[in-house]
Amino acid sequence: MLTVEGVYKTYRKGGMFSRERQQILRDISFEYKEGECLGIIGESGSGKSTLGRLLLGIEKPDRGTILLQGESVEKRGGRRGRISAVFQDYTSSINPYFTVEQAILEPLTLQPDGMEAKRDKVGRLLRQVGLDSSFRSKYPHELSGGQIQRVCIARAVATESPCILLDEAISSLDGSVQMQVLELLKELKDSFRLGYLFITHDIQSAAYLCDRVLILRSGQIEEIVDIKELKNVQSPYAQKLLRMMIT
Ligand SMILES: Nc1ncnc2c1ncn2[C@@H]1O[C@H](COP(=O)(O)OP(=O)(O)OP(=O)(O)O)[C@@H](O)[C@H]1O
Repeated sequence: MLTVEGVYKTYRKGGMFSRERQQILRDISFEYKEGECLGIIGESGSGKSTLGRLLLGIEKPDRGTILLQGESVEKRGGRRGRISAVFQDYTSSINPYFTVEQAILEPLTLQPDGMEAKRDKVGRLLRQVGLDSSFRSKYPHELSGGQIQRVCIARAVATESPCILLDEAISSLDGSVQMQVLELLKELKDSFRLGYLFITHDIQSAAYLCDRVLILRSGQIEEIVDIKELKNVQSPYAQKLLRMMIT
């Protein structure tokens, strides 16, 4: 479904007028299959979020290609069929002046269904993320972090994208709420046959949700490993990183 080939990315170092560039990603190539959950892990600054933005088509690589169902991620028009996303900073992810219903309706604007069908869909999505219909008219400031993140997940599911990119999407939540949202993601994955690109610092949640993990080291792929083989990672760096993440 997603083919990443020879991707490089640099950023300007030290402000807009500087000529010096910092290499962030180097020669990134991997395949992502529909319905799969691929974890992207690595130390802080290893380039996980940068890779995420490139996969979403928000930014362009300097070199290399990223194809989603055979088409460049940058070219795909409209929201349908694209990778949708849930980010860590849920407080700025939804418009504070929108009710929960308006927030979930927003990505449905381009869909041809009538308003009644769309409102029914909002009701179904809310139930699926564990929120009852009383939440429809609430504003973000009336919700807890876990509830806002559920609304963000409902929005991402609403687009009917086959894949959702989650960039540290549960990291800001408290321990027990993290677990509830992880369980929700697992349920949605099964009922909608969704795939996830799951960017995280937390190896335990990656192990819970993912089929494979891609380990980034200073902008390069160190190893891609099946979750069942996680204990048998080959490179000394990956072994050390996993030990660090577990303790
Ligand atoms: N827009 C930008 N302009 C310049 N440098 C950037 C930009 N975005 C990220 N960087 C740099 O790219 C490197 C990788 O950042 P990135 O956020 O992708 O890493 P990460 O692995 O997601 O880190 P973390 O886990 O801390 O979020 C960092 O050195 C960062 O300072």
